[in-house]
Amino acid sequence: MKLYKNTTQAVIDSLTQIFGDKKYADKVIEKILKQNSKWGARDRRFIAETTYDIVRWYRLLMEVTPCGPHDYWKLLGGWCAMNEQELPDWVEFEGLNRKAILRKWEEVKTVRKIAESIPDWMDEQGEKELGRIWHDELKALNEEARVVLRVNSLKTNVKKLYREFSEVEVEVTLDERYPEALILAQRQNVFKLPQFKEGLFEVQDAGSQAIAPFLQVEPGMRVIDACAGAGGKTLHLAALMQNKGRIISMDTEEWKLTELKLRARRAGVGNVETRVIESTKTIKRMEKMGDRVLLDVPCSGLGVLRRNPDAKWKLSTEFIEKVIDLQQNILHDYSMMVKPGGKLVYSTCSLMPTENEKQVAKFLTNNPDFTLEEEKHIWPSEGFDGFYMARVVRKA
Ligand SMILES: C[S@@+](CC[C@H](N)C(=O)[O-])C[C@H]1O[C@@H](n2cnc3c(N)ncnc32)[C@H](O)[C@@H]1O
Repeated sequence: MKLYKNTTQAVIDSLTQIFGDKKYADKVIEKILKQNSKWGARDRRFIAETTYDIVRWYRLLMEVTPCGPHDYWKLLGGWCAMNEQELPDWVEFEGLNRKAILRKWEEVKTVRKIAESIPDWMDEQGEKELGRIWHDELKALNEEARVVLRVNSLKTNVKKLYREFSEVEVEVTLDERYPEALILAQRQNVFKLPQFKEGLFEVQDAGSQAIAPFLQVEPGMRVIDACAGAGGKTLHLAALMQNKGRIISMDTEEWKLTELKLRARRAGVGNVETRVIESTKTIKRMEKMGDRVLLDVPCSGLGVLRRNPDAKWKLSTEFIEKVIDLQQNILHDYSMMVKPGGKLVYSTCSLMPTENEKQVAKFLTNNPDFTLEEEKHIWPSEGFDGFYMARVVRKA
């Protein structure tokens, strides 16, 4: 594929904002693509995919090119060399030598943290916590993320939406493990589709779609989604409950709940009430009120690096230690909202036992009125984002 100056410049501008200004990659790309409505689908794909790829392979590219952390043109040149992409005769690429880059790449292929392009500490932690399986999971985390939709069963069904998409040449595939998922064959801006505006689907990774069913909700129940954020799982729970019963969606961030309400309206969800958590009182008022409680807690996000590759360069061990404390506090304090005989699901998008099964084991030791019913991992090597979920039951 030929490089064009304007789209290449857009990649450079995106990298400058992601690494220079430390902005989130998804937000940066979304904004840059919005700024130029004349770009066609191919240009947009080039900008988004190239930027994500350079973010993903940042350490490796710096090593093989070689160049400094803010030498974005060189990073792009290195990326071209490694992807058999022709290098135009531009002054920005002067001094780059394809053969030398490929030679260096061969040299570093045996050093996993460089070849798989992750910080030293992350490789050490992955090895320590996951042992043998870390190698394959890490490789899977470096693949490109697919765009997955969850069909909104309150408004349509998989068959109908599949048929509608095929009529407008939106190619999607199915996966029998995830009955409500449609997987896009090619990345595209699905938010522009009329079917999105009508609330017929949400963008939600397939792994994430396993969590709401794991809570075993039924129509008519009172369900508390205590770390609801912008409501990805709340909307799924509402669909599973056929809009019957009540969902109380809580979060410490009011703006996320505002977004949740907008999404709920679009999705035709009518059984959700939001509550901002201002203090422990908000939780205490709900003591023993939930038939079901979902704790989709903040985490390192190590299971979703495929989707958020910039997190590799922003995460730190200090942050993870803090988040582990927060997870245990949430689990301990918020479990009081489960009524006797009710169930609670603790979930993360991390792969690490310290954030997952070890947290649940500690909780069970300190809270003997709960017992473990089921635990489940979704690994990135299975093809989608990585998740962990555990369901515990409160004694009746
Ligand atoms: C993994 S995200 C939730 C994603 C959401 N469930 C979804 O499906 O889209 C974790 C959420 O926990 C919230 N959070 C952070 N600290 C919290 C606390 N102490 N109590 C409740 N929620 C908290 C964050 O604001 C964030 O929205």
